[in-house]
Amino acid sequence: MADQYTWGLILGAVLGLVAVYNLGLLALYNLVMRSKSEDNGADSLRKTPTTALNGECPFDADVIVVGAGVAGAALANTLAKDGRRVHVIERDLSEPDRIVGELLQPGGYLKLIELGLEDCVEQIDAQRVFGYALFKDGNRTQISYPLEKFHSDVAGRGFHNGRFVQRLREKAASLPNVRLEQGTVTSLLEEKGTIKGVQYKTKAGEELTAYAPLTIVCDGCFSNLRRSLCNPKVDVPSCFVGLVLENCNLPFENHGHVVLADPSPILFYPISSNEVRCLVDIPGQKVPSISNGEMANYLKTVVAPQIPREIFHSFVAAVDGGNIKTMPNRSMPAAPYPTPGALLMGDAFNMRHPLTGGGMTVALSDIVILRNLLRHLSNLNDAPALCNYLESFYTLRKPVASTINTLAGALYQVFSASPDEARKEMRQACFDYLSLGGIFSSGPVSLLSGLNPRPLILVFHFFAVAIYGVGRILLPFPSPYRFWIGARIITSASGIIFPIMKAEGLRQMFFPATVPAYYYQAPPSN
Ligand SMILES: Cc1cc2nc3c(=O)[nH]c(=O)nc-3n(C[C@H](O)[C@H](O)[C@H](O)COP(=O)(O)OP(=O)(O)OC[C@H]3O[C@@H](n4cnc5c(N)ncnc54)[C@H](O)[C@@H]3O)c2cc1C
Repeated sequence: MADQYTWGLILGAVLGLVAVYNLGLLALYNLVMRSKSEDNGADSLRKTPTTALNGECPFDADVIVVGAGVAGAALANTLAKDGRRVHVIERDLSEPDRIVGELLQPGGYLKLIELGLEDCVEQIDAQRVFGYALFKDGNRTQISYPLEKFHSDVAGRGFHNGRFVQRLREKAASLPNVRLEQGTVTSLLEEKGTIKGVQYKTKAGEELTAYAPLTIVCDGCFSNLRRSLCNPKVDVPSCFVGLVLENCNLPFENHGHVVLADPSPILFYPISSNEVRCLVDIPGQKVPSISNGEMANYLKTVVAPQIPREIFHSFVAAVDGGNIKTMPNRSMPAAPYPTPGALLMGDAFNMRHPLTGGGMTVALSDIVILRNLLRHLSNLNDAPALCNYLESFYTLRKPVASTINTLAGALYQVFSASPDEARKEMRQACFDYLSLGGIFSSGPVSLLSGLNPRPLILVFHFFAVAIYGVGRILLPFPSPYRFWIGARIITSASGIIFPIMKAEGLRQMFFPATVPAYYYQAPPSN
């Protein structure tokens, strides 16, 4: 009986979705038209030069890469392997110790394989991750990544970010055509609207300039250099508080754990054979003070009672250990000013809420797209052709990057607690929908994992969850109040997802082939 009931709901959900989809297409058409007119207006935002330079530019390298984090170091490897001379300038070459970029989704691992960098997750005690476990109000459900059709090696990886970054850097530095130098880039050198290189300060304090036909800025989420290359609209919806739990067994081995807590989600995942990363989300930009003990008190009194009982003691021990770090969670849609001679990559270019651990996957996917484009262009001094390729890159990356970005923003809102009845229902519907298994869990998790990040599949599952939530409310005894809540679930779902997709750029996300830059791929040069 229970099964028939569930399937009845699902059938209703699918039929409802077809109707919603038709309406959605109409709405999309209007929004696409609006985003088109916004695209046309982007030129007026172009900024004035950062630094004027007179005379000829002697080119030291084919490409300058600013920053050797995940994006910069992977990019340097990739371009150098294609024969480019790459000059990487990194502010601090010592091993980073951060709470970011510690779970690489399987889709990101596939990109590492495409780039020939999969060995960089070896010898760092990285842990395989096969899916997620979700916890809500004492209930739990397991969601596996759909990995059946991939090689047995393909899975997520949890690791220390610094160890992974050092492996990428070492690998890049071992290539004869890479020059990896410690230094801080202070400005971009511009001449007649074209970026010709960078000005930087070496470790010894010397001010130097470096020139190349292409400068790729990968200076991360706090980027100082992005301002002249894009229109940065940074939002900080929340902060993560990071702890490390030692020698603790997670309830679901080799899985990420997401607790749908109040006020917002708590994450756990393995980062080595004896360490588990815990990230506690705190909405807003202010967190309790660590120094005066407010943070420890908050973690023990508000957070600890909500976490799975199996890891309660390890969590409290980690709080008592005192190694607590915080980091703002930023999101920023990509809004580049196409600039000859320069490109942004990684978090400098585009950010999303880290709830879904999508940042490294987007960065690696972008690198694959750029590498494939630039392979057609042997001479980077061919400025018009290079410019066309860079504009193509902005369009070609959109379907994958925007799907991962939109999912992260939408899921963060759905997974956070809310006093609003419709939002509460949506949150419960999401948990129950994912618990159904089959396509209802594999579809959404294939988006999240980067294994199949497609915009239409995202919209389909998002509204299927909403319609499932409406069905749960209306059956078996609909009432006017329940109809009202049902309607509010749909409007609330639309209110969550459409603004994020609009900011991502609906036209490039859903119809990239209608954007002229999609076809800007100059014929191969000699
Ligand atoms: C709390 C949190 C948790 C996250 N968790 C995950 C996760 O689990 N999985 C995931 O995929 N993503 C995660 N992310 C996102 C992920 O960390 C980023 O997408 C990824 O690190 C971006 O790499 P990047 O190379 O662009 O930036 P970074 O890794 O930050 O590298 C930037 C580099 O540039 C250098 N630099 C900066 N300025 C200069 C300068 N002026 N000159 C020279 N060098 C400079 C820095 O020293 C640094 O090495 C998380 C983000 C946050 C905030």
